[in-house]
Amino acid sequence: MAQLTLDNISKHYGDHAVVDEISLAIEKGQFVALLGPSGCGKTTTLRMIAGFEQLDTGRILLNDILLASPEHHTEPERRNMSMVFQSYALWPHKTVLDNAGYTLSLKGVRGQAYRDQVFAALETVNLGHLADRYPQALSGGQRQRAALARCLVSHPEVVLLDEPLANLDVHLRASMEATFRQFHDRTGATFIYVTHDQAEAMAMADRIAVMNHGRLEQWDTPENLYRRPASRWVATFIGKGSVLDVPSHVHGKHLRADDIGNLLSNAGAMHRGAMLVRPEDVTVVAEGARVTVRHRVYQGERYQYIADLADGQPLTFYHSRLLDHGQIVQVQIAHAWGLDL
Ligand SMILES: Nc1ncnc2c1ncn2[C@@H]1O[C@H](COP(=O)(O)OP(=O)(O)OP(=O)(O)O)[C@@H](O)[C@H]1O
Repeated sequence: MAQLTLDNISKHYGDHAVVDEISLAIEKGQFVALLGPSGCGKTTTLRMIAGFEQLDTGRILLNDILLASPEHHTEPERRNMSMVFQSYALWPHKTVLDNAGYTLSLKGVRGQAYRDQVFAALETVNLGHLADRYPQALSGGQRQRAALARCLVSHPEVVLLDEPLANLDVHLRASMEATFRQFHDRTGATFIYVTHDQAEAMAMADRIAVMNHGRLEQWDTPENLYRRPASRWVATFIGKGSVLDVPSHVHGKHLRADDIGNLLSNAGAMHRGAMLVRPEDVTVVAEGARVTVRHRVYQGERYQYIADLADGQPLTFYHSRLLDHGQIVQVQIAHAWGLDL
């Protein structure tokens, strides 16, 4: 049963729907990512869940209790949710301990009980040894962990995270992804994580809501988004892949390797459908469809190539050997996913 329900929620600024009839049923303890390009309405959706924005249509329910509708608005502090911001939002004049304990102190918790609860939260994010430091004397990752500890002390049912890793460098981001997962496992709270970084979403989330122009494109597992995208837009947004237009006589959801010679030579003749081909599903073979290498990127463990099919459509694939620009090779496709236009 859904713990958190977004039922047809919308938000308009002027005539523009920045969140357009989004519905999601989120289960207790799920790690959910809201993923999409800049400006697609992710943050606005999160802020509506948190209670910082009013709804124009729809309802938000937590455990079947109405939190928000156009006529009703439960205040953010009464929603049993906690938000972690990209900017950390730490008080510069308070120590790590008092930053993390801020919500407890507001509730009147003092003395040993205060220290015990805050230290428990700091230990969860491995920050107990830095309890007396001030935020200026912390690295970006440590600041983000302090912000997580502050979130943890209030034992929220739902943790809302708005691009929390956006200010960190690549290496730190990877280690913080692990921290978030551990933090999620330990708390058992429901996480809703806003990001425009699909690798981050894929690495952490159980389920991803892919948004585009305020609308929900697909609500699915990372694996399904990658292997079975619901639309051409999702197919091109998620991962690297080639969306090839296919002639009308070749349809069906699963196109097999045997079809590909025919498919490629006729591709583009009639644009009645399309198929997604992932680069790892393309192999260079002795006999297959002829393609012309156009672009090469060295990736260390392999090369990534873009080659032109007979009809000029680009096909991305990986190969361990060096191929030259303009070289003709033959390829086979092991798997492709049919897309409805
Ligand atoms: N207060 C506001 N008034 C008018 N337009 C707004 C307001 N807040 C957000 N918008 C617009 O709503 C759209 C969605 O914004 P939102 O911040 O939700 O997107 P996002 O997907 O989180 O983007 P980003 O990844 O860049 O943060 C944007 O076009 C933005 O300019």
